[in-house]
Amino acid sequence: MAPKVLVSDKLSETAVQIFRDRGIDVDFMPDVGKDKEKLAEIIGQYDGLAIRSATKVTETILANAHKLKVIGRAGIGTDNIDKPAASKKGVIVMNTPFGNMVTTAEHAIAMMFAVARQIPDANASTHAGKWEKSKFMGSELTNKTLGIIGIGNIGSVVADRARGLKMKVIAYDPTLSAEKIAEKGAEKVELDDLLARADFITLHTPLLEATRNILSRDALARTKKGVRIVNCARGGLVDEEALAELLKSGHVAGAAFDVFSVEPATDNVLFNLPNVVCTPHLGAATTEAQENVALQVAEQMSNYLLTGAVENALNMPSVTAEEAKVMGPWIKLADHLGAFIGQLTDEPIKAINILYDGEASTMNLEALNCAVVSGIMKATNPDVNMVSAPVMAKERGVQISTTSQDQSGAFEGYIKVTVVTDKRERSIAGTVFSDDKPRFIQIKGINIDAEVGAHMLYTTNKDVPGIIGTLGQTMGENGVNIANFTLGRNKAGGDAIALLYVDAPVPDPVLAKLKDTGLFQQVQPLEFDVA
Ligand SMILES: NC(=O)C1=CN([C@@H]2O[C@H](COP(=O)(O)OP(=O)(O)OC[C@H]3O[C@@H](n4cnc5c(N)ncnc54)[C@H](O)[C@@H]3O)[C@@H](O)[C@H]2O)C=CC1
Ligand SMILES: O=C(O)C(=O)COP(=O)(O)O
Repeated sequence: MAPKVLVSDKLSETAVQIFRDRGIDVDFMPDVGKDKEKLAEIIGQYDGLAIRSATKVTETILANAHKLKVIGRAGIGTDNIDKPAASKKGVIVMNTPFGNMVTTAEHAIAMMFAVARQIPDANASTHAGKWEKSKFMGSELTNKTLGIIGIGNIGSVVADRARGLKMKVIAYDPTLSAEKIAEKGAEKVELDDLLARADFITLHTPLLEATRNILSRDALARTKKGVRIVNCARGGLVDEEALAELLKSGHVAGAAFDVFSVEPATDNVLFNLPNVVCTPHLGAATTEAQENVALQVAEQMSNYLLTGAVENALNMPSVTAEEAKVMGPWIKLADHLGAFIGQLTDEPIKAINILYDGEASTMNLEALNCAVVSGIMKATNPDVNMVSAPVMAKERGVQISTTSQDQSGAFEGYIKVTVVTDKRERSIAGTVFSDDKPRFIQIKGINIDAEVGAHMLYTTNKDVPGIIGTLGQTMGENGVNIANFTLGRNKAGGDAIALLYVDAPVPDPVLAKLKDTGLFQQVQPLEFDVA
């Protein structure tokens, strides 16, 4: 059945067309995002949800999103999505990090001009027939210092344009080195320095715990007298009350805000103050940007739903379409290795160590890691997937480590997973043959060659005569058909294992019979998702 996507915000219809062209069923309901009851009622039908900023993807919406696999944000900021809840539920969250970057930077520059020259007020006054030529004295931008808070994608474009305007650009961004910031044509400064030196301040950080209220009352008080402040990033970055007071006192000469602490902003403390320019979250609102983000989000979501390729996801490593094709069998293998150990382990896991050998080490290891961890976690939570498993492992304090090495043996490459608990270490290795079928090649250090089946039985025993007969006879007598039988031992008379690939789950009474023979240390039925 074709995947089904809901577009719940005002995206360009280009997105709808792309979904249709890719064979995806799409419902275009551009106002439903604002109606949280309706959205909660219908979201259960969809595999994908394409949004802008009006749709709030809360925990409640996610609780009703029974089939949802991907949320695509046609834009940059994802603060309207409860990402931890989405990850926990295994839903990928992706955005389009570059599609509206230039447009938003241009809006910030436009807002800076608007506030420097009081264009909106002068416009209104002129339309009113007042011709107040002496009232609207402005400030030149040339040679002024622009302080950028957050010089990522948008901040960098702003810096570039500002340099073209002959401004001196300084930037506060703790995650970037002075060299990186210099490459963007700006001088790296601390926040206090920026506050003290900037004639214009523009914000370009996401809304995070660390950036919320970054221009607090205290920070605003430390700005240069006559500063003008532009916010085209997110409401909540600036203390609006404190800013309003400083505008009234004349310490701040002007402010240009596109975003507000509460949106839609129908009432705000900044409204109607002198020299405050406001726009209704128009940063990304150009035809070009909306085409870009709609196209990108629809392509990314379609690729994921149809091929498993992951691009621009915020809660899962990227997997290109090409990687998805080549890595498909290896991702399956990683999942099976994890599932094997997960089903055998009933005590808390402390650490998961993953070794990638040869060909496997050249692949996208972050994605393979997610598949291993997901395989392990599935034993205790069948709904877990590659997105939610790492979250679950982290919550449980499981340490994950990886090692890569060049080809070390007969196989072109393999993956070995070792799980450490308080009681023991357990390991399994596997490879993918040229038929693209995952195989288990080593369990407990014992070499084997076992195809992976949906239903399997794993036993461990001392290497004594009669084991094969007992297993075969017990299965046969109880109508369990064996498709494949693999044996291995570390030495004659030592530790031995058997892995049976059976046509149906081994019934409990049959497991009990095997245990009653006293021949086996372990009799463990296993299930694998081989679809
Ligand atoms: N008004 C609008 O319509 C639009 C607004 N936006 C907003 O702009 C924000 C920035 O977008 P991009 O530049 O694409 O993001 P980005 O991720 O490329 O850049 C953000 C920068 O902020 C920096 N940063 C993070 N924490 C910081 C802190 N505590 N102090 C200073 N800097 C910090 C990061 O290191 C990074 O360099 C988005 O998160 C979104 O909220 C984006 C598009 C349109
Ligand atoms: O991309 C972003 O982060 C934006 O804020 C743009 O929001 P919008 O899609 O115009 O509602």
